[in-house]
Amino acid sequence: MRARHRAAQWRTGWTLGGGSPKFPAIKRGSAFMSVSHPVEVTRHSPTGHPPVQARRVGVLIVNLGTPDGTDYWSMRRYLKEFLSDKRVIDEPRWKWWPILNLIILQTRPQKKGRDYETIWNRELDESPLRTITRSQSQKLSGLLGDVPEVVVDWGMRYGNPSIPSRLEALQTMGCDRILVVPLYPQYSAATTATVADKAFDALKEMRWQPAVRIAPPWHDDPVYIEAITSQMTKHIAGLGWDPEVVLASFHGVPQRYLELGDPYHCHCVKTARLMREKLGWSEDRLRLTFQSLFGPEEWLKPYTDKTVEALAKSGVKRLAIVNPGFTADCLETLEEIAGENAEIFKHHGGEQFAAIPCLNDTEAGMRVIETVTRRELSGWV
Ligand SMILES: C=CC1=C(C)c2cc3[nH]c(cc4nc(cc5[nH]c(cc1n2)c(C)c5CCC(=O)O)C(CCC(=O)O)=C4C)c(C)c3C=C
Ligand SMILES: [Fe+2]
Ligand SMILES: [Fe+2]
Repeated sequence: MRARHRAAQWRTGWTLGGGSPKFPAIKRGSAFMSVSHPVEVTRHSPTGHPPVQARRVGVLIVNLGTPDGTDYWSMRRYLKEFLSDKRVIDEPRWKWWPILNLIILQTRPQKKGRDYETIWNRELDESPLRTITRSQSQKLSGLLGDVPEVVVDWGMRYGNPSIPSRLEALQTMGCDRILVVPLYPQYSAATTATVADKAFDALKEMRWQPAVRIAPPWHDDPVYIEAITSQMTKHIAGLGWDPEVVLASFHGVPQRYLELGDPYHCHCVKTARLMREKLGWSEDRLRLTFQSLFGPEEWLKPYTDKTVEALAKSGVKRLAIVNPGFTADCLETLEEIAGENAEIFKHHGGEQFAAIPCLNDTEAGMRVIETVTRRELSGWV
């Protein structure tokens, strides 16, 4: 019995779930990593062969990013990384560098730090986007419990936990295949493509690269359309009043990006159309708008804030806004929509305003992420 046990230990290196200084046992639901079953690793052979782990499959869900704190330096670090990304701001460096460093980073960190303060998760001392993304990762791990070789983790494109650090962690756990899921239902070079860029930059540094897949957008997936419309109707049913108009407000991008071939606009238009069809609503009742303008350039129209103002001025008294492009509530939904736009509406004569929560880690929201993940894992598990 003891001999058999020793033989098993020799083959696997460590007893299941035991851990070691180099390969610690990672607990299910831990802050960074959600593991479907205990880790099995093979100890190096007596000849000094490097360690070779059991083959596993990683799933890395990635959202946009978020500052580590609301203080000036945390905000500045985050904004600098974000706004230095050529996928986000495609101006030539010589032109953009002085604007970013000498103008924007002088005042925006303080101003946006104050905005983040209003939505900060004080219990965990982090932004809601980080709290929700972690929870989505933990829940996805639970939902994929029937696929024991899968390890689920989460990361951020800007800030922490970074994509390179999580890819490395997955690889250390024996993942030789990794599915990266950018948490954006609609594709844009400014969001989806930059996640892929960052992942492939990290792969450049690896001798033994895992095989990597990037999940495609799901803007027209029936599971997503069902989830977002049922989230809307459920929330509206609980309001006690019926909105005359609902805005489907998506994050904007410069109009020029559309002209350069970014399909983001078309994806948003299609999502909104499918939502209308599912609800049986007219174009007047569910209107497509774009929010979060940045800089002097023209962005996709109609703008959310201008539409809210115009609707209030035209006599609309009851308005709701849904954010189908955001997988998790964040600054742009909690502060800009639920805060600023509610104020704009009431200031111009509106009476009832509702910001419909994002899908977040709700059952319906997790069904969407699980569906996309399972589909894209096909052939690997
Ligand atoms: C400056 C250009 C920007 C483009 C283009 C852009 C596209 C884009 N962004 C999201 C999702 C989010 N953006 C968030 C915050 C945010 N966005 C920009 C700028 C651009 N976004 C900035 C500078 C910021 C930071 C806040 C600010 O200074 O205004 C967030 C929230 C993050 C959080 O922690 O809460 C999300 C999410 C999408 C989907 C998108 C294009 C499709
Ligand atoms: Fe943004
Ligand atoms: Fe379009």
